[in-house]
Formats: sequence, structure tokens, C-alpha cells
Amino acid sequence: MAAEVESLASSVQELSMNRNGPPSRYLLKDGIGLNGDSSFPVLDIPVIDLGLLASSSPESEEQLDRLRSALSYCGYFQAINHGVEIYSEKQTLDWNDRLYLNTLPIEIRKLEKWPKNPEKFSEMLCEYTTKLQGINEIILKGIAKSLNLEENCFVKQFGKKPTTLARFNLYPPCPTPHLVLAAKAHGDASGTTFLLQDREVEGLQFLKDDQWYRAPIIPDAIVFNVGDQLEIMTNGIYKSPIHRVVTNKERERITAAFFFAPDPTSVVEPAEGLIDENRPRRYKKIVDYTANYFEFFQKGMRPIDDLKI
Ligand SMILES: O=C(O)CCC(=O)C(=O)O
Ligand SMILES: [Fe+2]
Repeated sequence: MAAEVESLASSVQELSMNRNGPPSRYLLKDGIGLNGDSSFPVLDIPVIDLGLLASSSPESEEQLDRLRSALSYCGYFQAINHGVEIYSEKQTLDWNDRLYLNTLPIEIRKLEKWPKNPEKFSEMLCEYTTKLQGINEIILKGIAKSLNLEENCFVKQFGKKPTTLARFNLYPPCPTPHLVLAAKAHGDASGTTFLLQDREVEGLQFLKDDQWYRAPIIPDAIVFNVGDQLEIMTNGIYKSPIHRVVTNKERERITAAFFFAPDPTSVVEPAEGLIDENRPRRYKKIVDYTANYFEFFQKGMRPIDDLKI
């Protein structure tokens, strides 16, 4: 027991040095039903050219069609040509160490607590957030247009002070990948999520029609996915996909996720233009969706299910 309590206080990186494998609090009861990551088929993940999407060229329409069909089909895509330079108690625990940093709004940044090494970390993170913020706006407008809505309708729902949370995920190698998940299945509480995948090590999987699929690595692409709050805003037309991360026996994996969410004081609800007699309102209004997210998550539930009408 003492050893177990002690092990919970360690970082996963430290635990990964132990040859006996992860402590019991990391072990899934039934494993995840695989003998290695490669037993899942590779996902045919749509690719969208953001440069073209934002342009006024004729190709922008084609990208808009792709966006519409990607989001109707699955709720995620890989964004290319985005113009952002990529730098280089009871619950079963996830095999990862995480660093969370609020990057927007600017006044909630705690710069003094951000890592000092590498030296340019804070500068790069601020710059990166600003660039993604621009891309987020392009995508939100594209999504509105893809649903024949006024282009600012989702940007407006994000409110005056939308938030951005950066989460850095370190997934050390795990000696028993069939028993441990690096991140359990979840939908993101965000409005929108941008993920910089590890350049070499796969691990992310999406659930589609009751089957798990591996998300392939496309160098320099950013994985975008719809979060729960955008599912609400689109009245369920675009769904927040369930995803998880599997562990890897040999290799460490590092990713960075950026969660863009509406101002916690803004009302989030299905856009008026997406409600009619054929498609009634499917979700109740909500303010500060993320506030109860982890409470629900720990009970194996999703707050979005509680909002369904
Ligand atoms: O690291 C990954 O591949 C995905 C991480 C993720 O889903 C999350 O942080 O919400
Ligand atoms: Fe996620």
C-alpha cells in the first residue's frame, strides 16, 4: 500500500523505469483488447487545405465542401497549409504526464510559472496561440458557411473572452500496452481542439461506428476535432468524436493539444438557423460547460449527454 501511494506521487516518466510494469491503478480491468497498436485499421482521416479554405479562389469552395463532408462524416480532419510553423482514487489512471497552461485570455496567463527551459518557450507558446487563434476563427467561419449560416455565428458564441488551454502530453513507454491506456476514451470539452501529434510515434485513435481507428501521422499537419461545445452549437449536426490514446512499449510520445472554448460567461446553445420542425433543438443552453466536465468524466459520463433534449 505504502509503495502504491508512493508510486501515485511519482511522475509516469519515473514509473516507466520500473521493469515490473505500471502500478495497479493504471491497469484497465479488461485490457483494451489488442496485442499492439497495429492491430487497428488506419483511419482515412480527411485532409483540408486551410490556405485554400481561407482564400477567395475558386478552390475555396472545394475545400468548403470537404470541410462539410469531413465534419458531417466524422468530426475531425487534418489541417494542412495552415501557415503555422511547427516547433520542433478509484479511477484507472492514464499513462501520461501533463502540463496545462492557460494561454487565453491574456490576463489569466501565469507567465511566471511557465517553463523557463527552453528559453524561448513562453514566447513561442504565445506566438503559437495567436496563430492558432486566427486559424480557429477561419475554421469557425468555414463551419458556419458549411451549414449555410451567417459566417460569424459561432465566433459570436465564443463570446468576448474565449479561452485557450494548452496541454502538453508526455507518454512514456509502457511495458504492458495491452493493459494501460495513455488517455482513456473521451470527447473534448472544448469548442474546438487542435492537436500537434508526435512526429514519429502514433497513439491517437478515433472511435467510428463502434470501431477504433488509428490516426496516422501526416508531417506538419494539425489534427482538428470538434469539441462538445461545437456539437451543441451545431445542434448535433457535427459531432464531437470519441478518441483515446494507446501506449507504446518501446517509444515515448509527446503531443500538444490546444483547446479553444467559449467565454465561460457566454451562453452556448444550438444556432437558431439549425433548428426547425424537421430538426428540433437537441440540446439545452449551457454556461461554462467545462466547469462540471471532470466530475462527469470520473463517473464515466459526458456532460453533453445530460444536456440532450
Ligand atoms: O495526445 C493525443 O494524441 C491526444 C490527446 C487528447 O486527446 C487530449 O489531450 O484531449
Ligand atoms: Fe482529447
